[in-house]
Order: sequence, then C-alpha cells, then structure tokens
Amino acid sequence: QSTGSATGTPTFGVPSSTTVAAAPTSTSTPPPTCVPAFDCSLKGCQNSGSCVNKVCNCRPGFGGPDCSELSCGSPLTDPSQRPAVAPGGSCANACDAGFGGFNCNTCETNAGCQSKPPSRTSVLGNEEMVCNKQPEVFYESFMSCAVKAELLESFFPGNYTLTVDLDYINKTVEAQLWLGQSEQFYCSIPNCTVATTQQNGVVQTKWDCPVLNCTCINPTVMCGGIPGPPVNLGNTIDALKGPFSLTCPHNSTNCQFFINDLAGFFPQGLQMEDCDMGECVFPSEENSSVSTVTNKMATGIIVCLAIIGALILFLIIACSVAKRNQLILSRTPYTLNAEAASLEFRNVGYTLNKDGLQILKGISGAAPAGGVLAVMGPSGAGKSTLVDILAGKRKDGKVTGHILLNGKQVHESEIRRAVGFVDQEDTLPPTQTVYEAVLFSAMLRLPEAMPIYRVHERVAEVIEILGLTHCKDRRIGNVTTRGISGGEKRRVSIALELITRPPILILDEPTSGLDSYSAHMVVQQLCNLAASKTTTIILTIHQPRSDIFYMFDQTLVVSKGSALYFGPTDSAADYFQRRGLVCPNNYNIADYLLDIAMDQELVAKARSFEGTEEEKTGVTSGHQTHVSGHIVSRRGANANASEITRTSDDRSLETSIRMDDMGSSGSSTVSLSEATPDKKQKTVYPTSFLTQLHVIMKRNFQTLIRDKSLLVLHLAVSIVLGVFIGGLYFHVPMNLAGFQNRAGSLFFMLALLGFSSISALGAFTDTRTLFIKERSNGYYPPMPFIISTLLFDLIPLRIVPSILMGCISYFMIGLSPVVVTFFKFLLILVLFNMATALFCLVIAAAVRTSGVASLASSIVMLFMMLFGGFMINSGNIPAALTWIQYLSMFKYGFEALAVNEVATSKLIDNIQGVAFNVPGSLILQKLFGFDLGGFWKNMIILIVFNVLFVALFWGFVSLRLKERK
Ligand SMILES: Nc1ncnc2c1ncn2[C@@H]1O[C@H](COP(=O)(O)OP(=O)(O)OP(=O)(O)O)[C@@H](O)[C@H]1O
Repeated sequence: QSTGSATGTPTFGVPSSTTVAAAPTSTSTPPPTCVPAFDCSLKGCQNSGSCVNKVCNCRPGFGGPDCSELSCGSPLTDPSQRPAVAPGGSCANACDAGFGGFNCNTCETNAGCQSKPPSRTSVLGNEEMVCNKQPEVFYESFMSCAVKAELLESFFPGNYTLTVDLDYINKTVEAQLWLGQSEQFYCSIPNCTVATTQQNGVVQTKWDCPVLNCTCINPTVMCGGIPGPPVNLGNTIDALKGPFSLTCPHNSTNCQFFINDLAGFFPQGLQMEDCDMGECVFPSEENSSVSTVTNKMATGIIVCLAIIGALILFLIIACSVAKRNQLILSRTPYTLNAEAASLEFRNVGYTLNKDGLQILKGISGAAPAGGVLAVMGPSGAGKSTLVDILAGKRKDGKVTGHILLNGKQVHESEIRRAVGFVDQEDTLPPTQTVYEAVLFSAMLRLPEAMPIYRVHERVAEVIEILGLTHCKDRRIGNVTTRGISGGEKRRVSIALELITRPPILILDEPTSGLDSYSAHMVVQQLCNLAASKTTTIILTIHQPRSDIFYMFDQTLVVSKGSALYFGPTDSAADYFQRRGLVCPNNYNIADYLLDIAMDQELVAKARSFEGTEEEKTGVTSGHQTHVSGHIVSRRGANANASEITRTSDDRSLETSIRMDDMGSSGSSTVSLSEATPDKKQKTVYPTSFLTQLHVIMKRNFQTLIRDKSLLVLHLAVSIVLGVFIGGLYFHVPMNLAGFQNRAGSLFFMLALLGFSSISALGAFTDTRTLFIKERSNGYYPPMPFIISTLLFDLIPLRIVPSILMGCISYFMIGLSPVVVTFFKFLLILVLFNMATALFCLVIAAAVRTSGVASLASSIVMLFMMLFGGFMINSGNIPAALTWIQYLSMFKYGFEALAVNEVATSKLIDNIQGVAFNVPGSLILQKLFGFDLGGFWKNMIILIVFNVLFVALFWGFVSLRLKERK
C-alpha cells in the first residue's frame, strides 16, 4: 500500500509518470526524446526509493526516475498516475480532491478517502474509510509541517518544511527537509517503537528510533552545492546517527522532533508548526485509538475516584468517632468487682423446639454469694444445659423459669455481664503463650481506663492464683503443635474468665480430662477463690473424688433433667439414708449419688419416700435450713460479719428455695426471655472499638508470624508460579500466536489467583470457633474482628502475592512496556484476588460445614471461570444462561486485563504471505465479545464486588456466627 513508484519497463524518452511543470507556471514539460533510461542500479534512488530491475520504486509523494521529484495527486491514486513535479516545482493545486499537504499525501476530508476504492479491506466488511487527522498511526500516515529553527534561518534564510512518512507496519520514519521548494536532505529512520500514551491528561503519540541515516542532497543550499552561504552542513548531516524521536500531542498542529546529535544546537528539539497530517483508515481501526479509549475511560475514572473518595471520607469520619469514643472511655472512672453475687434459679425448664423433647424439667436451686455449688449427675442428665441457661447462653429451644441475681430478676444481658463462663471444651488461640492469651482477655475485658501496668499486674496475679506461672511463656498449642498440657489448658480457660473478677463463675466440667491430682488442684483453687468472697462458683462435675466432693458447699444432683437432690453437700448422705438408700462403707459418696441418679428404680424410691410427717418435715425443714444456710454458705458462716449481713439481707433468695420447687413438674411456664424486662438491652463492652481493633490485630499479626505456613506458602507459590508463567509465555510477540498466548497468560493468572483464594476458607474456619466463643463471652463485637480478619487475610495473602506474581510474570512475558498499563495490570490482579478471597470468606461465614464450604467455593469458582470470557464467547452463550456471565468475577477481571493489554496494540502477522495488521480492539470484540471502552466499567464492577462481599461477610459474621447451644 505504501510504496508508490515510477514502475514499468525501462523506456527511452518516456518518463515513468506524468510530470507537472514547476510552479508557478504549471505547464507541462514536453516529453524528451531519445533520453537514455535512468539505471538505478548504477546511481541509486533518492528519498529511500527502492531499486527493482534498474527502475526506482518511489515512496508516496515522490516520483521521477530517481524519486527526487515531487509526486502530487494522492496516495489513493495509482503511483504511475501521480503527476510528478520537476525540481523546484510545487504540488499546489495538483492534489486530488480531499487531499493536501506538501506532496498531496495527507487526507483532508472523509470524502477524499472515499473517492477511490480503498487499498485494503475492512475486517468488519462494509465500511468506508475516513480521514484520521490525529497523530496516532494505524497503517501509514503522512504529515508536512513548518519548521521553526532560527539558527538555521540565520545561515540559510527561507521557509523550512519537513515532510514525514510514518509507516506503522514496518515501524519506519521517512523525513525530508525542504527549504522553499528545494529538498535539502532526507533521513531514513528504521526500527522505531511507537506508543500512544496519556500524560498529564494529554494524549500523545511518540516515535522513538535508535538509528538515523541521513543523506544531504548535492547540490543544495545547505549541503554546499550552491555557492553563497559559507556553511556546508553536508558532512554533518551525513554523519547524523540518532537516536531520534518525534512527539505529536493529539488535537494539536504542533509536533517536536529531537535528534540526539543536534542536541548541542537544538537542546529542546526542533519545533514543527502548522502540521498537516492525515491517513485514510476504517472507523473500526480508528476505534482502537488511545484517544477514543481515553474518552470512554474518563467517566470510569471519575466514578472510580468518587467511590474511593467516598470510602476514604467514610474512613476518616469513622476513625475520628472511634478515637473520640476511645478518649471518653479511657477517662471514665472505673471500679472492679469486689463482691461475689448470689444466683438463684427457680423451675428452670428447657424444651427442644424441633421435637418437643423436655431436657430440663423445672429445676430449682441456688448458689450463695461466695459459695461453691456443684451440679452432679450422670452423662446426659442435663448439667451442661442447666449451666448454659444460668450463664445466659443462647439456646435453641424454649427456656422457662426464673433466674434471680442477688435476689432480683434482671435482664439476661445483666446476668451475662455478672457471669464468667468456662465451657466444657477449651477454645484457645494455639499460637499464643499462656501470658499473651490471658493478657488478651484482660486488655479487652478490663476497663479501658485501667492503667496498663495494673492490667499486667492483674494478669500475673490470676496466673499465679491458677498455678500457671511455670508455663506462662509457653505456647498453648493444638493437636498439630504440642503446647501446654490438658490440665494447664483448663486452667488457662479459667484464667481468661477470672481476669475480670466476675461476681459469679460458672464452669462446665472444669476437671474433665484431668488426673485426680490435677482435678483436686483446680477445684481447690476455685474453692480458694470463693473463700475470698469475690466470686461465687457454680460448676458441673461428673465423678469427683470424695475429698473433692466435700469441698463443695452445695450439691445439686440431676437425673434425667430433674433435680434429685439439692442441699448442703454433707447432708446428701443422710438425705438418701432416710429414704433407705444407704451408702455402703468405703464407698465414695459421690459415686453412690451418681449410681442412684442413673438407676431409675432408685430414683423412684428416693422420690416416693413415705416417712412420717416428722421424718419428712425433719428432712424438709432440715433441708430448708440447709438452703437458708446455703445463702450464707459454710464459708460465709466463717466469714466476717459484714459479709454475713450482706448475704442475709438477700431476702428473696432466703425465702425462695423449697423442696416443693424441686419436683419434676415445675409450675412456672414463664419463658425466661419473656420474663425479663427490656429485651433490647445491648451488650456493653468495657473497651472502645479502637482498643478492640488494636488488640485483635496484634494477636492476628502474632499468629501470622508464628504460624508462617500459610504466608510462606502463598508467597512461595506466587513467586514460583510467576516465574513459571513468565517462562511458559516468555517474550510473546504481537502476532496471531502471541495474541493467543497473551490472552492465555492473563487468564491463567486469574485462574491461579482465583483458586488460591480458596485458602481463605481454611484460614477463617480456624479462627471462627474462637470468635464465636470470645463474642459470646463479651470480649468484643463482630466489627473489629471482621476488620482485622480482612486486613490480615487480604494484605499478606492476597495483595502481596498478586503483586509479586504480577511483577515477575509481566516483564518475563513482555507485556506492554507502558508504565501506566503495568500499574493498571497490578491493580486488576489485586482487585480480582481480593474479590475472590472475599467471596470465599463469605461462604466460610455462611456455611457451617467446612467440607460443604470448600465444595461450594470450588464449584462456583469453576463456573465463574467457564463464563469468564476466555472459554466461551459471550455472544455464543445460550440465552437462558447469559446472566451467569454477569456474576463472573473472571469476566470482569479478564476483560479489564485484556482491554488494558491489547486494546491499543496491533496484531501484525503474515498468513501465507498476506501481511495483516489488525487492531487488538477488533480481536477483543470479535473473538471474545469484549467491550473496548470497558476497562473502567470492569474496574468499577470489581470494586462493587469487593464492597458487596465485605458487606455480606459482615452480615453473615454478625448474624450467623453466634453461639447456639
Ligand atoms: N440442642 C439439642 N439437641 C438435641 N439434644 C439435645 C440438645 N441439647 C441437649 N440435648 C440433649 O439433652 C441431654 C442433656 O444434655 P447435656 O449436655 O446437658 O448433658 P450433660 O449432663 O451435660 O452430659 P455430659 O456430662 O455428658 O456433658 C442430652 O441427652 C443431650 O443429647
């Protein structure tokens, strides 16, 4: 297309093209006769014309035997038909309609481009060419500009014109400098790189060429051919080597060219003004231009910036409010609990919703302030259910009865605040040391205003009380990493609750799994606590040793959901003896009570006791006496007078406990939750949001550093796979195969990141149980946990690995060298990986079973990949399924990556000798059905996915991850 020529068989006396007379006369030169044909194999061709069969093939705009003459008309005209102008002549008035410029090469109107059949066919079919006047070149563009160079003008006065032929296919520049109508020298510049970029809001096209070959035309004014000017630039021009650059901003008629060798004379380069440039192109080719894409992007950028701005504003406001709250809390005076509280329960019943099974049947009892109440019974009797209810835990079924705290009926949340609860199972952070775990609880549950040294003192004190000093710096461990012993874990669990000095401490099986010595030690420490009158202890226990049994003040024996005995521990043997159930000699009384509770015949015997009224009364009143005594407790009886007075003042409790209440058919059916006032009372946390966030983040950081496996694996995988992808697709060319490889490499990266996100499931499942327990025990609300989880999952495991992999593979593959394109590429990888990881976190929070969660994530990920735009063309998806693609994060990530990488590049290849140059945008549209202007749209959608998943994660964590017993 580009090479015009004075082609034909060598002839004598007939010029190879029509010749136009030199301006201003413009009359035709008569054909010379018997002139020997010009043999270019001997003399060469001017202006980079090529010599074929001794005849010069001239570039567009040049003619004559040696290509030294101007050739007018237009590039659409057959080169042999373009009228040539003799040396010194002008093309003025000799251009075809719709064309102009120094040698008629530049199109001026669309009509000009459409006046003759196009020189190539459109990939889209029926398209008419239009005139592109922007500097971005698609095939071959021409320009002619006035050159402003005062230094030159001072030596060689006149008007300078630079004509330029920019060949995008061969990446060459041909330039000629004219003084008036006389060509002074021409340069042939190969191996250029072309980039159209946006800088400071201005789109510009720049040609960078390493080599410059210039030829001074002799005789000319500048090259010393004509006597007159004292300066001869011939040798200088011939010696010019490069590099050379030509920069043209869009929507401007000014350009600038820079020749390194002339930097001494023209440090800023040479200014080109009044540039007239033009190229006939098909609209589909022009649509791939950066300027067009940039316009489409403008809206996207504004929306993206608006979203980011809104998020930043929200963060600033939220941080200021949080800081203010932290300051207020840190100045609020505080008092630590110094007194134990009593807890009474009446007719507590519990029925499962699903099958109406009655688990507890109206149990009554009481724990005096500063006393120890043991709940005993065989496995499945309902001990755990009872203490859960006493501790105010959420239950699935219907709870009935009354619970009185210090003799008053209060809201469940108040009971929860007063009660510390140690669960049957130890849920502890495995990577933390004993001291750190207790400190974590202290930092979150002691008042914000408490000085930090006091917090540490309290931690050390509790560790000392529970005999954990020897192992305070040892990690807790788990099944995979051995840590402290089971007994020590039990005591750590107690320490976590004891740190707040709760008025009541309820423990579910504190001695389970412990040897009898350890069990004795734990119970002894609990009894010591109760004796200090700061904490009332309620515990469940299976089969205590007799010495342990007699350490309890009160015992409640439960059998099949009903109370079999409630009263002073040391009266239990007498009580059953009166009913004919005598504990054999040398038999552990605790074991004997359990034997009775397990044997329904014995239970019936105990219940159907028909002694004399005196005997009954004796027992009952005796028991009542014990119950009343229980208010004071055995320890209380020995305690100082004020303590006794306090507990004795608790009249409602004194009068409440009667054997009548202990029957299996509780008369009260009032729902516990219904009975409590002010249902909507909220949990009040002793620490501020910022403190909670800081403490949780510190623990998450320690976990990340200590349990390095996940972090190291993610980083190693991203490096190895980055190198692997880079090696597999090493330096892909921009041809047909290269295009496929480019798209393949981008999609493969997304697939890797997408599937590696599934690790978020496992990581979250590990912390989920701990969160449920800590939330239930009032450590913190969901929000700081959510923020910390997201930060410690997204930054080290998603953002850093994506950037690592992206940086390594990007340059190895040889993707676009434009800096902005590279950063956009990284941004897409990061946004995509964050979105897929957040999606997995949502699944992990929504689905309780980890197996189901990983299956669901894998299947959804596979479907998203299928509809991601690489495996099936969006236009070919069956109508009923098209909606699926809009849910695919792969589609948006891939489309953004592809548009970013190939939309403004050209695919240049040669199929069976036919060279073609297709804009990447066309391939994206035709092959993948992608929207060229969709980069920012895709970015916005990925951001929306991220925001949506964060909201869903927050919703599921807040609403679903609650303790339910
Ligand atoms: N949500 C529930 N769904 C089904 N059954 C339940 C539920 N809660 C409690 N139960 C049943 O109620 C009975 C009492 O359970 P609970 O855990 O209170 O017994 P326990 O006395 O603490 O036993 P163990 O000493 O073995 O822990 C058991 O048979 C248990 O299976």
